[in-house]
Amino acid sequence: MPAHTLPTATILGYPRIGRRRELKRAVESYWRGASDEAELRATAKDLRAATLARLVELGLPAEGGAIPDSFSFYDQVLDATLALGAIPERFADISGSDLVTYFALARGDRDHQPLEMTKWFDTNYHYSVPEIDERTPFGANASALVERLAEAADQGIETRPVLVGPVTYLLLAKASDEAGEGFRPIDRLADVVAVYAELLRALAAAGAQWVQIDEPALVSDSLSVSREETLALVERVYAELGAIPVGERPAILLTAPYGDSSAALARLGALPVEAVQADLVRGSLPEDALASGALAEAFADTQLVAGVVDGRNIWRTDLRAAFATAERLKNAGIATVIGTSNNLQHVPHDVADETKLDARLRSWLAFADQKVAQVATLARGLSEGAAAIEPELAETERILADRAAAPGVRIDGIRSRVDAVTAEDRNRAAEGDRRDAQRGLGIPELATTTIGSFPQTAEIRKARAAHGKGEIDEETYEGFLRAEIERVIRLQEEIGLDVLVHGEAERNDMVQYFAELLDGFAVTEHGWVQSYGTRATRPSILWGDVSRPNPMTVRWSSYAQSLTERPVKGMLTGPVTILAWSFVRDDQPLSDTASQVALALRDEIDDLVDAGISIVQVDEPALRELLPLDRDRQAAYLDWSVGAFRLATAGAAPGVQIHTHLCYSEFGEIIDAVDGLDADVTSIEAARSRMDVVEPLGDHGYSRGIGPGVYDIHSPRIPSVEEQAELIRIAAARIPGEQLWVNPDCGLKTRGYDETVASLKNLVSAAQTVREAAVRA
Ligand code: MET
Ligand SMILES: [Zn+2]
Repeated sequence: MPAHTLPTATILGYPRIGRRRELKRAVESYWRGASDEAELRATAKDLRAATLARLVELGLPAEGGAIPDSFSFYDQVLDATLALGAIPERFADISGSDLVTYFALARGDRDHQPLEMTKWFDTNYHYSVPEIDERTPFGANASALVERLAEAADQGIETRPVLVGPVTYLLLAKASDEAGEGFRPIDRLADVVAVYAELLRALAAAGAQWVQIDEPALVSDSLSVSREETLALVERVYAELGAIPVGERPAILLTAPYGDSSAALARLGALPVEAVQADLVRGSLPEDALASGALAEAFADTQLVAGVVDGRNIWRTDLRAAFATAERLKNAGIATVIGTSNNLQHVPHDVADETKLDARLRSWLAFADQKVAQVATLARGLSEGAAAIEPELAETERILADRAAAPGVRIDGIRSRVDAVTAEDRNRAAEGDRRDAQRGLGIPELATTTIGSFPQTAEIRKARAAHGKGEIDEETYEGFLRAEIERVIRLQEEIGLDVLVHGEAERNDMVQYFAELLDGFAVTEHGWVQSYGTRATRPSILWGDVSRPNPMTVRWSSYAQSLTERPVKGMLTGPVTILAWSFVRDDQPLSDTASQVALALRDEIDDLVDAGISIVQVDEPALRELLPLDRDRQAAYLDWSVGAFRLATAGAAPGVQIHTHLCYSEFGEIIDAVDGLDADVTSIEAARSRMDVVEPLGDHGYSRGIGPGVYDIHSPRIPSVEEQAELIRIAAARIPGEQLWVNPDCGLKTRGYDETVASLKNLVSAAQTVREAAVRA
């Protein structure tokens, strides 16, 4: 039995934004200057106290480090940057409290661009990317962690501070602009590990018994070093940190969430740390090492936190299956702790808040609070024996059976339609034939267009909210939207764009809009999940077989088309993105669910075309995001995701031009998949990277239409004609003019009208300038 033992129930982290997004409101009020730092800190403190009390109430032991302190004002990677003192030199002139520096890094200010943000592993959460170079200063700053430890102790709770681990931290960092040629942040590992050692000593001195260090880099094949190298780095680092005697440092729980660590697990268990967590939802048990006894040997002095409760979805855990996994470990002689697969920051707070949800559906769900209770139940079973929790196991079984048999979960007609899908259904006519058939659209070289949404003004939001609450009737709302569409169409004509859009004023969100109109989805009231900083989204729940009772967008698109001679694009969100930004049923492969969504969209395209629309854009910004971290699973993913997009779009006749739009990530590494979508035109985010994507596309010999964004819509800045023309020229150097489209990076919904109109006018002039130069040449 290990000398330092974690209680048998734990979680890796808990949502920190507050049940009613209290932290968001407090932080934003501080940013506005409506409250001061002391007020913000007081609100945050109350929120933490309520969270800790709640976790104890839900069954986590108050003593022994079972409860993680996963609080963050903004982002856990940014917290690590502060704890390591790794403030980039370009922020060195900022004065004020730690919190002033912290938010300056997060959001920038008048004189500083913020740290870049990017997606955290394969989640929809964004972290602030550390900027490291040869001269980045490092020095331990444990004050925030120590303060919270003491605060919890006052409440009678022994918390476990949580840190992003050194290997993951550096592998997720980028080299700063000042870094020398060939410098890699991971080159600074030795310096950083020395600071972690100091942090650990400070935490022990402050009374921390346990610390949690997260190393999700262990499960990813998408980093700059191979997984084997990551493991070797982790071994080196934890040999060093582990060599500090416990007492001078807290006992260490090393975690590997978000994926499969089974191949590395025995080696992790052999490290001189006191506990290791494995994600047993995304990952699996190392069967061979378990059978041979090698796993038990590696874990002889180490506890294994079995991440059997899913921290990524909102479904009630199959307790019997989870318990069986944990029991196998225990029966193999391994000191087993029940845990979650990852930090619960990716799920909403509490199902009990969803009073408007159908009661039967609600009984199938588990948000963070329910998951914590499940962990506690399983842990009780582990210590007292299965019989002690048999009532809970039996109840779960009954509820899962109810879910499986409930109306709407499996609908024969939908299933037989999916079963009948053939390879043919995913193929459009040959490219050349499509090109010929689309000539009638009259699209010029370097055609100009936008990505779909126009600014969502306060007026639009107000009308939508009033309509939602029933304060204005259907007819009034419809009239409002029609007026808005007409305004946007006239504006685009005046600006001189070639292919128009209706502006998406009717959409609250590009996924939720469709979720509300499709059968098989439910929408929550308080199911907020942090997306980054103070931003949260409310993913819909895809619980049943998906079908489309009525057309979803035809009314708006056909009205827009009726107003103009120029082509108007129909606008749909693609099947992969709909799945990526929802909580999706876990009782069948994603590929099956994707086919159902794809067929619903296919019918929508049919209806759009019947109503006179000849260009349809199907957005897939999340295509890259769902790419599995595990290389072995990537091909299968790309196969079904590309297949779903093709199923959605391939019903269109050759004369219908299909567009898609990709943004938010680097698509260079999945260029074959982008090609595989077989869209006639693909718009892609590119302005900020100065057209980086053009090179892989050029090398690939991409033959269809492509619109690398020339206007960065992430800031209110108005890009000049010359600036946009220059980006068009960069693209034109690699891609023939007849393939090239000119468009912004993404939708304009977050922008204001003044800057949008000015920027789009410049965009049209830029395209014109480059066209004229080509004619003269
Ligand atoms: C995140 S991609 C957004 C695409 C959508 N059509 C829009 O313009 O807003
Ligand atoms: Zn976009």
